[in-house]
This record gives sequence, structure tokens and C-alpha cells, in this order.
Amino acid sequence: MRKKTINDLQVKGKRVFCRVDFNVPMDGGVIADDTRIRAALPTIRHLSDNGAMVILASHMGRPKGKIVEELRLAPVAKRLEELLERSIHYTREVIGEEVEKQVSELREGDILLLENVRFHPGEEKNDAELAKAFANLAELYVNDAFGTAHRAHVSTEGVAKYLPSAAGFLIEKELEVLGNALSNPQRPFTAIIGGAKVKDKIGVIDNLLDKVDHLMIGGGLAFTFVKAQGHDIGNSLLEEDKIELAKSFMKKAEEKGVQFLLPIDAIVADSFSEHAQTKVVDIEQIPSGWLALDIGPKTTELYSNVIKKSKLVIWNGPMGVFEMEPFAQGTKGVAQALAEADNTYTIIGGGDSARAVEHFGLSEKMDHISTGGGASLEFMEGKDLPGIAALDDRHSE
Ligand SMILES: Nc1ncnc2c1ncn2[C@@H]1O[C@H](COP(=O)(O)OP(=O)(O)OP(=O)(O)O)[C@@H](O)[C@H]1O
Ligand SMILES: O=C(O)[C@H](O)COP(=O)(O)O
Repeated sequence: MRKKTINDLQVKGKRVFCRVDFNVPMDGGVIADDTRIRAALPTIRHLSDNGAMVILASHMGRPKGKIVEELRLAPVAKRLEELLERSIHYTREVIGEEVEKQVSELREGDILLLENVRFHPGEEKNDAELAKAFANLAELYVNDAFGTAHRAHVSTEGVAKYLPSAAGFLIEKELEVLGNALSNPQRPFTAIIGGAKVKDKIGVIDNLLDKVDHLMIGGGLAFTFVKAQGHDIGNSLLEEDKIELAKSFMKKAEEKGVQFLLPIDAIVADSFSEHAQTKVVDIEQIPSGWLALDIGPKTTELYSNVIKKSKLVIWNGPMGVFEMEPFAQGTKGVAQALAEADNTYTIIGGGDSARAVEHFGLSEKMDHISTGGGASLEFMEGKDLPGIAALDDRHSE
């Protein structure tokens, strides 16, 4: 890796400001999924076990620079104690005298969790004063918040300007797995892209067309492509102004020899509802007034067969409205095919797909589930992630 990692730092006796991504889904004050907390444990343990005084910082939700009681990190502090099987310190402040006092009292191996950094109005503005204040708390900066690496905020980017810095183990692993997959892929290499918005996935589709052998499209975004093929799509999701772009992607795929697969059948509904009337139709027979809310069984089978003969698969975005039971089959089928593909390295690109895999109880069967939603997408688009770009390079010594 080009960037320094935590293994390049001497942390004993040092105060280390460590950014993690504890932006976990909450359900009525209870943590609904602690994957991101678990993912940060190797770095936290390493720092603490090696005698650092660890200052942890994270955001949760989007409080927009104000204190929002439901977004305090108290439940995270508690879960962290359970997972680490030891006590940690937690302060209800982001910065200021109380934080400074608590930091000054830390002993080697101690861990202090700061309050949700987005309670401070300077965080998302990448305010230099706040960056200096964070930097004054510590002697070293470690970023392990892969999920937030695409944000240039104080705790993810600004503070790195004032302290020697390195990536934590999670960022190192994410970059290694996603980076290897994209730059040096095992073949056949297949990407499955779903979700709702063509607009959000343009960059990824474009970039992947230069790299993959098979590209399979599902979810709501498939229907802009189906429309571009010349079929009626009823009331299915459509981004009218992206039809030409969809055509250009299909042309690019042909020129590059990429097999570009679109749904051949769909589950259609007479309304966007769990209780809607539904039926399975071939893709050229979507009735007017109906909406396609999932890929159909023939498509699921087609996509599953391609998955099974692939050596590497990246999946980002659900195949249908999986939150509603009648439209969950396509997403579940693809997840199952990935789980059963023993000789295939499977990468789940974060966000909704990671949640779906978790929901179906198949997480253990995947080779890598990224903790980044937006971050993994931007990485796959080939964009520089500011939270990583800001870290010290290996050769800078
Ligand atoms: N056929 C469809 N019609 C309308 N909405 C759909 C359809 N298929 C999937 N969706 C919706 O797409 C949403 C996810 O779309 P989005 O583009 O946000 O994906 P995503 O969150 O970016 O995926 P990921 O987080 O894995 O990158 C889900 O809530 C799902 O219900
Ligand atoms: O969940 C995420 O994608 C990250 O934690 C970043 O959150 P954000 O989209 O609110 O910046």
C-alpha cells in the first residue's frame, strides 16, 4: 500500500486520534447492526494493546452541526465495551475543556470515545480551527473510517494536515480487496449493479465496462436500459434523460466484448405496495400502468449461472424492492448464488446490498463485505477518496 499504515507507527505512550465509522443503523435507541463497530476492533485493539492512549472519533447520522439527543454515541460506547470486554471512557463533548481534561487523564492502553463529531458545525465544513483543536489532543492520527473516506471533513481529512498519519487495518483491507479486484482481477470477472438511480451509478458502470467480462444490471435502474432497448416499461422507474447514456453503455459493452445482461423477465405490480397484485412477465410484456419491482425467476437463474462460472464477482445494489417480501426474491436469489459459488471470490459493495445479505443470513458466506456504501462506490468509480489521499505516503520519510 502506498499510504502508511498503523504498522508503520510507534504508538507506545502516544496519544492517537483515531477516526472510525460508527455510523451504525439505530432502531429506537438500539443498535440494529454492529458490523461497523466490529470492523474497527482490530485497529482499536492494536492501538490499545501497544500502549497508545486512544481517542476515538466518529459521526452518526446527519445532525447538521447541532446536538441531536438520539444521535449521541452513548449506545455505541456501551456496545464497544461489550465487544472489547473492558471499560472505556466516553465524553458527551466533541471538543473543549472537558475533552482536554479527559484526554490528559488517559493512561497507556486507555480508550476515550468522543461525542458525535457532526454535532460540531465545523466538522463537515472541514474547518481549520477544529482540525487544529483535534490535532492538539494527540500526537498521531489514524484513519480507519473507510465508510466515510469519501468525505473531506475535519475528522476524516482536515486533521491529517497537522499530525503524522496512517491508515488503520480496516482501510488497509478494504483498499487491498477492492483495489486488487479492480486492478488485477481473477477472470471471468462479473459485476452486478442494481439499486434505484442510474444517475448515481453512471460512473461505476462506465468504469466497470473497462474492466469486467460480464456486467449484469438489476433493480430499478435496469428499466432505463430496458426502455433503451425499445420495450415498454409501464410505470417502472425511468430516468428519461439517461436513455441515450444507457444506449451508449450498451454500445461500449459491445465494442469492448463485455457481456451486458439485462433482465429478461420481471415481477410486476399494479401499485408500489406490499399488498399489490403481482405477476411474472417477460420483459417485453410489462403491462401499461404496472411497475416492475423485481427481476423475474428466469433472470435470477440466468444471473446465477453467470455468477457460478465467474472467478470474481462484485455486487452493488439490490435487484428489486427487497424491503417488501413479494419483491425480495431476485435479490435473495442472487445472494444465494453468490453464497453457493465456492470457487468465486465474492465482494459485496456495501450499503443496501450488504444489508440485504445480512438480512438473508448469508454474510458469513461472502468473501468480503465492504463497510463502505458511498465510499466503495466512489472507489469503484476510480475517484480519489479524500480521507485516504490525506494520509502520509510511505516514501515521505
Ligand atoms: N425495480 C425497482 N423499482 C423501484 N425501486 C427499486 C427497484 N429495485 C430496487 N429498488 C430500490 O432501490 C433502493 C436502493 O437503491 P440505491 O440506488 O439507493 O442503491 P444503493 O443503496 O446505492 O445500493 P448500495 O447501497 O448497495 O450501493 C432500494 O431501497 C430498493 O427498494
Ligand atoms: O454510512 C455512510 O455511508 C457513511 O457513514 C457516511 O455517511 P454520510 O453519507 O452521512 O456522509
